[in-house]
Amino acid sequence: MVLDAIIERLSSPFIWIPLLFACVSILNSRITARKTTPKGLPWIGKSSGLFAETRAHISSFNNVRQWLGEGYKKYSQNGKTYIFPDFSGKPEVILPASEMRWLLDQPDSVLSVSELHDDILAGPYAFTDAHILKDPFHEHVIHKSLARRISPLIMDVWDEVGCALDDTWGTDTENWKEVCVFENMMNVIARISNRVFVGLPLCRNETYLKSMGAFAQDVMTTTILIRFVPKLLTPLFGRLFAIQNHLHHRQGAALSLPIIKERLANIRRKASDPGFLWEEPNDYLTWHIRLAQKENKLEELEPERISRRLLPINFAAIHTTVFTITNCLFDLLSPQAVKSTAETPMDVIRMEAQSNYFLAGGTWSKESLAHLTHSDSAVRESMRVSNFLTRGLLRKVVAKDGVENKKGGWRLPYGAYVGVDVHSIQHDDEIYENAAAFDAFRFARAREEEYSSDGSSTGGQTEKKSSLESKKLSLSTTSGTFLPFGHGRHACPGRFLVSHELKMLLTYATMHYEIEQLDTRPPNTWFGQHVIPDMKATIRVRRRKAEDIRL
Ligand code: HEM
Repeated sequence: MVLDAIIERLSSPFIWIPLLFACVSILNSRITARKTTPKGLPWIGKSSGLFAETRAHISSFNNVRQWLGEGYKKYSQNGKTYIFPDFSGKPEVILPASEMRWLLDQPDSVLSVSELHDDILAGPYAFTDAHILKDPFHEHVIHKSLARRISPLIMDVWDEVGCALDDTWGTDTENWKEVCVFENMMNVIARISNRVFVGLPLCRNETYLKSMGAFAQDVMTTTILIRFVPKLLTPLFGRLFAIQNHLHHRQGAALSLPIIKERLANIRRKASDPGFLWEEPNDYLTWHIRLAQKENKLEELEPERISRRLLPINFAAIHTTVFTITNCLFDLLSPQAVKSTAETPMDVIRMEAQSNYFLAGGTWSKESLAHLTHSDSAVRESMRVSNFLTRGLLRKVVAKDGVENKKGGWRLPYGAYVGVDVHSIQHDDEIYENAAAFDAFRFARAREEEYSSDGSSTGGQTEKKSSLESKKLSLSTTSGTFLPFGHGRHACPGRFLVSHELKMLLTYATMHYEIEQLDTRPPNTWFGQHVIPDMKATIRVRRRKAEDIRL
């Protein structure tokens, strides 16, 4: 009787289709993962018995924090490589810090970051055109242009920071306003980033900004869903899952395409008619067109293609920066922050901002922003201690025969994922004193000590050297012990914008607003391999009176 009932249930297509799908998915992920898992390396979190690897992958979701700690102590600190399971069924090979140089020295034809992005971000589907991530020309544009062209944009970024905060935090000097930090920063950062990508007025268009934010969300959803689909069925399901992505792209492109077409026409006209009175805007669109022309990349001059390139740069820029500033505000306003001065960290940032801003005549430049060593340190320290990515420098092995590490005595097969444990390195007490604590001015103090101990003695050459040493601890400088932007030739090229925009954001906020200290820091949540700040937590702000802004 019971058997009959079970058979009857299973014969319903609503039961057997999903069941079959789930079985094929698990089998598929096991077969493909096994091919790319190196043999002979130890695992963390894997017990013995039936389906040990599969069980490790599934339970990794809730155990990332604990297993990273164990793996770091047992293997990384002893110079050993090990395998970390992942919920997707695709394990990652975690190298010790001593092998980081080996990883960074491998050419892109052996360890590839773009192939990894194409894989984990469902490149063939999620970005609306398979070409976008396969050939990341937008990354090439950002690498080539952003650091060089950012200085003349500093006052535009300052203008956008000010307008975005005035619009959303308000200008009422009497009453406090409660602001949900994550939601607010999603709007503010999208505006600032797009001031640099597409300029005014599009960077303030709510429909355009919403389409970019929604698209980024779609990419995350598509990426998660596609991991559970057997390879054979991905062309079908990939397209289905990405329907929303296409809709959001169309919504954004309806607004960006006229601007792109006009820009192309103006650039071409200026080239043939030097007397044409038109000043070329300094933004991503111009950098893209100019580089495509220079390198004769005709397909990159198609307006439709350019509109699609705006998708991955918004994706790369917005959530990353929003998580960073959300964490930074929570860290700075937290009573748990290490107190190294009589004032609160926010007071120190405000005083530094005011003196440098007014000393420079009410303006910012690359040079005057470089003097904001305390806000620079606060953002860097928050990125160190409140990192949202736990693993970094992730690469995919793309050499057909795999890659060998002679020193370690192991070989990674084609398709394996390899990286380092950023979280544990940045929380290691042997590298950072009292590493678990947020000490806002840790790097500012270190820079001051460096400068006074070297620079004061002899001057001249030594002073030059100590200034360079000091820059090594600045927000945009990556190292083997500071990895939130990656490291090496693929280190995030957007960090030069991030460094300016977040310092100006803290500066504008503290100069123009009182911001209430928090009773307790809103806790971050470990979600698989990510550490997410509280997306609902609020702060209270009140506009300062005009006479308080300039003391
Ligand atoms: C706080 C904000 C940001 C964080 C934490 C961040 C972090 C990262 C990380 C970890 C990587 C990978 C590096 C590696 O694998 O070695 C990366 C790559 C990249 N980021 Fe960012 N990023 C941020 C903001 C931005 C912004 C604003 C832009 C654009 C203006 C941007 C553009 C890129 C690009 C194009 C790459 C690919 C570089 C390559 O593969 O050569 N990022 N970022």
